[in-house]
Amino acid sequence: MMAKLFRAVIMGPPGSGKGTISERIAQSFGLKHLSSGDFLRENIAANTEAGVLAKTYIERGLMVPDHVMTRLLLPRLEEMTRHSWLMDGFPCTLAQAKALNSTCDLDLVISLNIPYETLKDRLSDRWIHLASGRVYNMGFNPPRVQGRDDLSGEPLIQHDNDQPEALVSRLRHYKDVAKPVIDLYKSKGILHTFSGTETDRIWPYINSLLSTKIPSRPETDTQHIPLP
Ligand SMILES: Nc1ncnc2c1ncn2[C@@H]1O[C@H](COP(=O)(O)OP(=O)(O)OP(=O)(O)O)[C@@H](O)[C@H]1O
Ligand SMILES: O=c1ccn([C@@H]2O[C@H](COP(=O)(O)OP(=O)(O)O)[C@@H](O)[C@H]2O)c(=O)[nH]1
Repeated sequence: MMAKLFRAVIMGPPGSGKGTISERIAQSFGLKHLSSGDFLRENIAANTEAGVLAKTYIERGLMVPDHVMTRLLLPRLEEMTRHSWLMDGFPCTLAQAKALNSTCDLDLVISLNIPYETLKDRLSDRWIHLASGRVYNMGFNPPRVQGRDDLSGEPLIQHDNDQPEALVSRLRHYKDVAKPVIDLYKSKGILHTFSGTETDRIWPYINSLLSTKIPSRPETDTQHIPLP
């Protein structure tokens, strides 16, 4: 049982390893890994009003508008009064950050700073199991059977916007929208930035930072949150 609830956010450009690192943090420290992309996929699958609306943007490779994101996510976060969590993919914009601010006090923000060439290589090799959001990379963490999801055996897909042609504009967009969010968290004194080309090298630094803030999770207490 954790003494104090812990609330953290992880930020970074597409392909920076947010999902990969979030999973490690969730396993090691027992935080719930919340992902904006997973929330959206759940809502799309359940045909909720927000899900139907969000789908029209995602299908066109666009960001979902702030008011849809906040309407979807904030009530879910408000429900999590008894859990420590790590949020991946939200907030993305200053409006989202301000809305989150009015709901809860964050303890920590992790920002990943990864070179462009690394992002390009990773994303052009990223394969996704659409239904669950599970992510693979043919070099870094390949599926057991090529082209198939480890758990369901279903086919993996690649996103068009993970290809190098789309990446430059995605990164430019990320930089524009993330800068004021990063500045806000810097001014609050909760921002920690990690730079590097490999998650395996960055991970020890994140691990030791979090170890000073939250107790490590005992093996026996490990709780696997079922994937949708
Ligand atoms: N905070 C957010 N604000 C607006 N739209 C969002 C947000 N989070 C996710 N989305 C939308 O949902 C889609 C899927 O999000 P998800 O994080 O799973 O994947 P992604 O686009 O591959 O991001 P990344 O490449 O950073 O992992 C995004 O492309 C975007 O349209
Ligand atoms: O050190 C690393 C970390 C991640 N990845 C891969 O890079 C891609 C992007 O990682 P992730 O989806 O975690 O990043 P996000 O877009 O969530 O920031 C995925 O295919 C990962 O398997 C990699 O090859 N090396």
